[in-house]
Amino acid sequence: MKATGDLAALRTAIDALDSDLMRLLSQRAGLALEVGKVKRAAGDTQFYRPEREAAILRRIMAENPGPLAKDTVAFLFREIISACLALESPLRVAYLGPAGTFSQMAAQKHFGTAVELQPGANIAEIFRLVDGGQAHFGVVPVENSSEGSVNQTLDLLLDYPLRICGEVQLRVVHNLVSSGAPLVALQRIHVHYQTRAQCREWLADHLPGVELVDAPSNAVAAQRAAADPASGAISTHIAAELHGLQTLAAGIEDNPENTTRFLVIGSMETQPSGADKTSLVVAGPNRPGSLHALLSPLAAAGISLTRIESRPARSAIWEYVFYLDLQGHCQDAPIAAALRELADRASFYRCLGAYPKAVY
Ligand SMILES: O=C(O)C(=O)C[C@]1(C(=O)O)C=C[C@@H](O)C=C1
Repeated sequence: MKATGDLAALRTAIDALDSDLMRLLSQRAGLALEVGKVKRAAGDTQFYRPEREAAILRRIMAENPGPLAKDTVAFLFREIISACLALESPLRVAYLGPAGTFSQMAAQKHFGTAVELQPGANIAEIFRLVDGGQAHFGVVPVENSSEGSVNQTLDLLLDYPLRICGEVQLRVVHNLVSSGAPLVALQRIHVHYQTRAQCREWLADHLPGVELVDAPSNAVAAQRAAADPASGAISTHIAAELHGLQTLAAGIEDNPENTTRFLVIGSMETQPSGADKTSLVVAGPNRPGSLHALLSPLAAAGISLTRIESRPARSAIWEYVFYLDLQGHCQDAPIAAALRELADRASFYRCLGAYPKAVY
């Protein structure tokens, strides 16, 4: 039916569509329950399938005729899949807490709101929770577009036998918040060191001379500002909401493209989704040309590296391991062949996982 300009008629048309949507959602949820039964009958405990979810979201975004934005459509379908998965089998996901951090926002962006979220006190605890089976998956920050790597995450990836099952990219928007005091009345600002680095210029321009107090997370910064009327905090909008704070200035990060990349860690192997990344850690003998020799099988096979990062090897001083991210899935035949050659040349080689590229 074509809606007319008449409000009552438009609402009648919306009601009819909502009923259709409800019926379709209910049918979809029923099918997901069936999928769960089929998996159980086959002894398959892998209810969460990152590659399938990524493929669904990519297809839906490509089919989107508008006027809804691509990201909005992805968000809506993310929630539908999240709810369907919860019917099959509930998922527990650990993130770097407390409540209100960017890690929580990343976990929700990736898994939707139907999972049980469990805050961990630090990055090492997230790895422990997942490794010990208290959480099915964990979400940890790995790099920021302005500040670079989160070294602790890189080191822990080597310490635990876990796999990278997915990645999440989150635009990091920092807000200056307080419990009511205006900007000019603020005597101190609680801020996490990474956030402080990302807002350096804004702080120098707008709050020169105001004391900056280190906080262990953006969420704790908000909690501290809530407890002291003369304090402000730089925090996430969810932490501000959680602690009843007001936003004095929004989007104060110096780089408007400021983005943090998070990894989803777990113990499953993710299958190819059609647009994937593979992450490796490698080391070569300490002699000239060693890194070049390690990488040349990738170059010869035309495989693109999206990231290379070195870290001290910890086994000997002035020796390094290299973290590589490459485009494609380690099960793709040309990549598998190139990786076998790379592994033959390496003194140390470990594949950390292959997983779908962040969808939105
Ligand atoms: O296709 C599956 O394997 C499902 O379990 C269904 C479904 C979905 O709702 O589409 C749910 C959870 C999985 O992570 C992927 C997809």
